[in-house]
Amino acid sequence: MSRPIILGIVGDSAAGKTTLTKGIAQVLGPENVTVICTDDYHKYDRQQRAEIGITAVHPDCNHLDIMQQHLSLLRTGQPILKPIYNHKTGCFDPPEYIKPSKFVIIEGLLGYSTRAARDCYDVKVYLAPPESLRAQWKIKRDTQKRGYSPEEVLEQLRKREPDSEAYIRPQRQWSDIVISFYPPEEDPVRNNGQLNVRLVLRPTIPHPDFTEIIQSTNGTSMSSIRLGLDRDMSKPVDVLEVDRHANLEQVNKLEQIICSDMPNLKSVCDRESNPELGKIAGTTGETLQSYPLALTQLLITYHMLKATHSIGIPVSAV
Ligand SMILES: Nc1ncnc2c1ncn2[C@@H]1O[C@H](COP(=O)(O)OP(=O)(O)OP(=O)(O)O)[C@@H](O)[C@H]1O
Ligand SMILES: O=C(CO)[C@H](O)[C@H](O)COP(=O)(O)O
Repeated sequence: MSRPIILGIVGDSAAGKTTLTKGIAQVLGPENVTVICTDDYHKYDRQQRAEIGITAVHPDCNHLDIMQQHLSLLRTGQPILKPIYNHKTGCFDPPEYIKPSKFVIIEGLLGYSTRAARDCYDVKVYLAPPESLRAQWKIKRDTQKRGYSPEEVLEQLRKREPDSEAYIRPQRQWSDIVISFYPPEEDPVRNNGQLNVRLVLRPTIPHPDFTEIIQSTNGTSMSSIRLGLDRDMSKPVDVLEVDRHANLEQVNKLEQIICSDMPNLKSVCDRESNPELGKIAGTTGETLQSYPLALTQLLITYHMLKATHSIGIPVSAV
């Protein structure tokens, strides 16, 4: 029996996990993708957390043992009965029966916190926007969608900080790709959602060969797309940066590099035929298009499709 390919997307609250997931799921085809948010494994509802004085990002506030069991079942293609945490009510809904599709995306706060859980993923991504940007995103999202006031969100961020530092951020070390969207230096506030991206590429999975970028830009630091070597948590890594101003020609070049490895998958792995790639909801509800986000989603999709090869799923079945 073939098993699903499992992508992990871990990061703190409002780090951009759902936004990243949407474009990837659209490229792979919603019918081929099961998306699971690990907020559903919270142990306590909103009121209980307030009474106990525990934050949602603390491991003791989550059924990590059950999350891990479910991950192992999904990895072998088996169904689970998953709890549901409802962010509108702050309570739990009745559980749902989930049978994994060809691809499973697990997004949430503590997905890499145990060795057994980490072993279940084919591709592991960690989202690390600057904390000031994450705070902006969380205030906007929690006031618009979760019924909080800005003051309540700021207070939550303050209370959670020690747990974020102790339990969320260390998970960065386990990821294959660290993604940081960041505002341009010249206009850190009024960037209208248009951000640059810095991708830390660890040698834990084989990335497309981006060295062509160095040749085509002569390695200049002024180019809108840059590749370099660095260290992340003291380990050597490649770093690929894409500025929000990258033009279509440069973006197409990068897309070609990502897709050329798998010519028969070109139609799947293609930005133009996947309009959801790079879509972001702007501050007034308008839709913005971001090339840095689109290319990031494309690179992750590439890795998921590549993983199907390594477990021997025929290309035609994807
Ligand atoms: N790449 C991006 N560019 C611009 N804005 C973004 C980006 N990613 C996320 N955002 C903004 O941040 C908000 C929060 O993002 P999102 O809902 O994806 O976070 P999350 O990590 O899934 O949150 P949670 O785990 O708390 O549910 C979004 O509503 C969006 O406005
Ligand atoms: O960190 C979070 C991830 O989404 C949430 O704040 C956590 O899941 C609790 O949700 P809520 O604030 O809606 O009770």
